[in-house]
Amino acid sequence: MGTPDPGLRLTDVVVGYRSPRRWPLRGVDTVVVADINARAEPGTVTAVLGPNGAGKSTLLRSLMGLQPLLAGSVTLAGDELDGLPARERARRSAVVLTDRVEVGLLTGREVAELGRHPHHGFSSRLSPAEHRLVDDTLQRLHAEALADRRFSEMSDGQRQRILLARALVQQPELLLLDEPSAFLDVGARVDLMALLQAIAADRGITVVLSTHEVELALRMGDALWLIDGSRLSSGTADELIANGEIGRVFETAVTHFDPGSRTFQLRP
Ligand SMILES: Nc1ncnc2c1ncn2[C@@H]1O[C@H](COP(=O)(O)OP(=O)(O)OP(=O)(O)O)[C@@H](O)[C@H]1O
Repeated sequence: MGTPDPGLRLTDVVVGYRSPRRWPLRGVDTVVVADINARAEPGTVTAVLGPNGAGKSTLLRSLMGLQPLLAGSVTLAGDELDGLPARERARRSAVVLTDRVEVGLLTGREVAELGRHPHHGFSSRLSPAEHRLVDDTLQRLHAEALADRRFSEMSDGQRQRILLARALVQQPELLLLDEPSAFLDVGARVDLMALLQAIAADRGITVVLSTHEVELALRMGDALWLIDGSRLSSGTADELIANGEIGRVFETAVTHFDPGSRTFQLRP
């Protein structure tokens, strides 16, 4: 029997930026996305889509605990994320950000091994089983060749792969990725999405990622969260295409969305 409320559930969530509250000023919070009611299921990949400035990163950062929710509740397998002790939250959810990560002279394998630290602190040594997990994960991500190379000497795309390995080595229930394909070439973007789907399904992980790759997300995402005009609508690709939302949000004066081929094309 599974948990009563598996996966990630957002109820009446508002995300944005708190204004400084310094007497005598009473600032007004900046709401970026309001009234979010959505869920992401274990074993699936949910892609967060929206035009520039819609609020994808703001939402992801709020789910990561890097900034407070302005309102509402987010639960993971029924447990309020904000109520979890920091250590438990760090163990159960992993994040992959595009920001630069400074890890000194560590090798790819050593960076991946950092994923075990939320489980037993920085001082302990990894068990043989954990070493095997690190090796298996690097292999699964086709990153064995990067294992002994210095992280600081890798390309952006190679670092991204190692940071994903670190997140998976953590064996999280929830994996949050902000634009994971930002540094990847077109083939690697498709590979990454397929790999994330396979790993999510194998391990029952709830994966939520933000992306500008609308066509790829429509083809491969299990579910979509579409942000526009401070509202979030969720559904499958079929649903959001059929109700016209994809075209409404992303069409421009020169491009239109063709529902048949699920691609954006130049207007005649
Ligand atoms: N620190 C901040 N304080 C106030 N507003 C902010 C702050 N950071 C971002 N914003 C605003 O929040 C809104 C959403 O930004 P966000 O970066 O979440 O969008 P995004 O969908 O990730 O955009 P992009 O696709 O361009 O990366 C924007 O209007 C942005 O100007």
